Amino acid sequence: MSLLESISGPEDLKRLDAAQLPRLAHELREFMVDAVSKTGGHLGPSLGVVELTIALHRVFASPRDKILFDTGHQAYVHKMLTGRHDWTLLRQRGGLSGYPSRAESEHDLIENSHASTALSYADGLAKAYQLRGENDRAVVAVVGDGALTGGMCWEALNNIAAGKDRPVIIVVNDNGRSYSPTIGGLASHLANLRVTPGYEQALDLIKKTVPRAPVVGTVAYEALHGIKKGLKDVLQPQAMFEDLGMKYVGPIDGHDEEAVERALRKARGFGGPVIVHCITQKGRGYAPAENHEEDCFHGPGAFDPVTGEIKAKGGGPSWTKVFGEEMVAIGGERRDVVGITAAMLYPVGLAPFAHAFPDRIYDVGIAEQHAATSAAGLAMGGLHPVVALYATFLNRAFDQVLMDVALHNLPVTFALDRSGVTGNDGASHNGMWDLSILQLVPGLRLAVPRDGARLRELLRDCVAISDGPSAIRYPKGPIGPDVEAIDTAGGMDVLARHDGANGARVLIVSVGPMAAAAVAAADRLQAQGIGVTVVDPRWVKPLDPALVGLAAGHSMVAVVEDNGRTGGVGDAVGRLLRDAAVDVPLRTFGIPQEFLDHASRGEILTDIGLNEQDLARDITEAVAKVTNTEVPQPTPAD
Ligand SMILES: Cc1ncc(C[n+]2csc(CCOP(=O)(O)OP(=O)(O)O)c2C)c(N)n1
Ligand SMILES: CC(=O)[C@@H](O)[C@H](O)COP(=O)(O)O
Ligand SMILES: [Mg+2]
Repeated sequence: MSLLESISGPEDLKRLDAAQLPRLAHELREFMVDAVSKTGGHLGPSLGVVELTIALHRVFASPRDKILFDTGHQAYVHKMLTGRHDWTLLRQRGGLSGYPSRAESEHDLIENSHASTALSYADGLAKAYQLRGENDRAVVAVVGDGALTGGMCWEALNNIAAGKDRPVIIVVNDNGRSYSPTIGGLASHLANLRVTPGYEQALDLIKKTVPRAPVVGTVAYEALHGIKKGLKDVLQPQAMFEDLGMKYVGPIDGHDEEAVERALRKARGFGGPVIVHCITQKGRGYAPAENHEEDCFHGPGAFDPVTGEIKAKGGGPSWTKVFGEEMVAIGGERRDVVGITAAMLYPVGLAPFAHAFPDRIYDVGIAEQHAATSAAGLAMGGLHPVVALYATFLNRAFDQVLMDVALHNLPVTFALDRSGVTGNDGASHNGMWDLSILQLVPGLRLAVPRDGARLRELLRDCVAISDGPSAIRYPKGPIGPDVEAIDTAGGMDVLARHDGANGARVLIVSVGPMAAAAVAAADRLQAQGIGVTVVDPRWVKPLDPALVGLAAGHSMVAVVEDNGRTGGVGDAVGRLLRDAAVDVPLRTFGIPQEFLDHASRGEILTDIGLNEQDLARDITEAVAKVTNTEVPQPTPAD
């Protein structure tokens, strides 16, 4: 039996001799590479915290002590050391979540994979234990250098530092990167100096000698790693933390398990707030990850474990790729267009733009709120920023979109990737709220392209808007074939029109990429003798007034959207028709307003009835109900 197989929880780990730990670390890495090579997942981040996580579970007594992981993508080792051994269905239906999961283990707490939250949880937990008189319980938060660029971390630090007698141990997992490679003079000097003794002197060296790097994102990398530099500046014992009553231990070699254990025991002994600064390497111990320039195997799909070759995802160009291409084209025509990313230059597709226009790209770190309001500043300065985010991360910048951008009618475009059901990344990664929250923003125009051609067209329309904000949203993964219109209605595209044998006629308002399923459902409805028109509004805010007349000519309206049903396009269409006193029954086919368990996008769309067969069946039932007519149900073969 391997050491790893002998560990069903932290108590087993504590019984191992220190001499056995290097072997355990090797087994953990071997297991992860093998397992993740089959399923894909966050291999790089987890390889970087093997020794750190072993030390954590040997020093602290989880679950009585709480060990929190910021973002949670680096928690695979934690999961393996707390009894989870079946990784065959990682991030898939019925398998382990890719993040901590309270349903899986009493050792897991934070399920939200949005970064920069762990320190706030830690502050709250520590206050709770203090109030309950449970002062023997330690609260440990593992936070990455990238997550530390998020504003919430500094709000939390301000509060944690005030709790001089609350044992909050902040373990900074500093591997010098988010996704993006740390290029530029400052970053490369930091990378070299991190492992050089005489850290303080080294830091002085940085301040005096590091030239400003003339490469992409100089300001970006200072911003991206300004917190790290700031962290290093203030982490000197005599600096801010000491004055605030916080201790600082480090920098520690995060791959020297014994050194990390010693530092953690020392930190625990302080009995108050303390930072343990660990220097680690993302992808450590697996050469293809260590040497992967773009992101050190941050979250690869399946790959060949021997060669590290990542298996190509089939299905043609992704939405992200088409967005990136069009941004380069637009950038060549419009010098006022600039790009903003929140530490996700490659994942959001702005890398080609950055390489084509290195002085017009800003990487602000994991700081979506700052990204939105900085964009407002850029727009006030005469530019047209395109802020590229994952749709789910826009949630935390809602006030900035509303009060810093829209209130001032500023020409900022938000490009929201991974919108709708993303699936395998679990509940907090589905982009299912943006169409609802953006409905609330006065003056913001909201476009939802159905295919690549419309993505290009509507992105251009967005950056052409100069008197207010715009947003465009599209899903994860490959783009299907273009869905051409057969007619127009006002500014909307008519995608299908079938007369029916009986009087009932359904208007399907198909939002964005739901077009293919909507058109296929219409064909099924036609086969049952139900008249149907499919229309793609292209802009879901403001809606085209022509929709009123179109709806008035139908027995029922079905809105199909890859967004939560509450407050989305369906509700907006209903409001439009009510305001026009058009009394046509309306049904919204969308995502239930729930947190969805991890599974593939296809599985979830089927679960929630957004595939063509279920849409046809459910629309048929709705038509029968509203028209009191017998309508034959589609046979399963249909
Ligand atoms: C609010 C938010 N924005 C963006 C992301 C996407 N994201 C996931 S991990 C990551 C990088 C995290 O870097 P770091 O905290 O240093 O952890 P590491 O991956 O280096 O271990 C990013 C940007 C996120 N999860 N949450
Ligand atoms: C943890 C995190 O937020 C990201 O790494 C996310 O898992 C990336 O998702 P994609 O694979 O869709 O880029
Ligand atoms: Mg990092």
